[in-house]
Amino acid sequence: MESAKNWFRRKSGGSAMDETREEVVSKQTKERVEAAKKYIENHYLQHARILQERRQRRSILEKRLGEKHMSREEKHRIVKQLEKKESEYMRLQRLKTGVEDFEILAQIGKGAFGEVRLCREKTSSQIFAMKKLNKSDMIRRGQVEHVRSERNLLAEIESEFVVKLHCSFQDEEFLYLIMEHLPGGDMMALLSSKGTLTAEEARFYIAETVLAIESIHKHNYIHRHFLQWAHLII
Ligand SMILES: Nc1ncnc2c1ncn2[C@@H]1O[C@H](COP(=O)(O)OP(=O)(O)OP(=O)(O)O)[C@@H](O)[C@H]1O
Repeated sequence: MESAKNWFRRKSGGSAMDETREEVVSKQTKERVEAAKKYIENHYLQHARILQERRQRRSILEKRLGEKHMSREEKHRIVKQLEKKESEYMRLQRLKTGVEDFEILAQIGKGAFGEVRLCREKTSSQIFAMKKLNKSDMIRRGQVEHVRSERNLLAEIESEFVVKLHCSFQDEEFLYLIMEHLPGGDMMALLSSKGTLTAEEARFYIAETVLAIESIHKHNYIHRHFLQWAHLII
């Protein structure tokens, strides 16, 4: 039986050009194989990292619960609650949501790594804020870990003082965080519209900020801007 290589050579007139073509084909194939290998490796590394982070979160929670005076049932209930949230998070990851599942309505803000947009989820018609972060920018500025922590924290935390994360996904260029939309604007907008806050208003916003920071500390995270303020105060 004629080999595929001979058949190809016969059909294409068989010449020195074939060798070059074969070389090109095999170079392309090698590159594809490399890319596929990298993809699979990354996939498993990421999976292992997610599992490790999940185990860490559980052991931190168990350690913290061990220090608390609570009934065994109450501790069990809290651990189960974490497990439920973790599974829900994995489920959202598996659903493979993409940017095409959202209709962009307007730009509402700009942060250090990208824009925040108002959007509507096409299936549910729910309104969210979409934070779109440029991945190569993050890598260049060494902020990958910061952004990963932000994403993990938002997914983990349940506090009325911290914005809720609906889901997150990425494409070749960007990382997307789909968050609950907070229509009240930020402190900057408040200060520029009001000029000066009354003592009572200032007390209110500072108290909310302290509660938000307290809730992230409970999850063993520290806010980098808070770290800067602390440096300024000290
Ligand atoms: N969930 C949200 N709902 C409504 N507006 C939001 C929401 N998240 C962000 N914004 C708006 O977008 C702006 C930019 O937000 P973003 O989180 O990107 O930047 P940041 O708060 O300056 O932090 P960073 O230093 O991480 O860039 C905010 O100041 C706010 O006005």
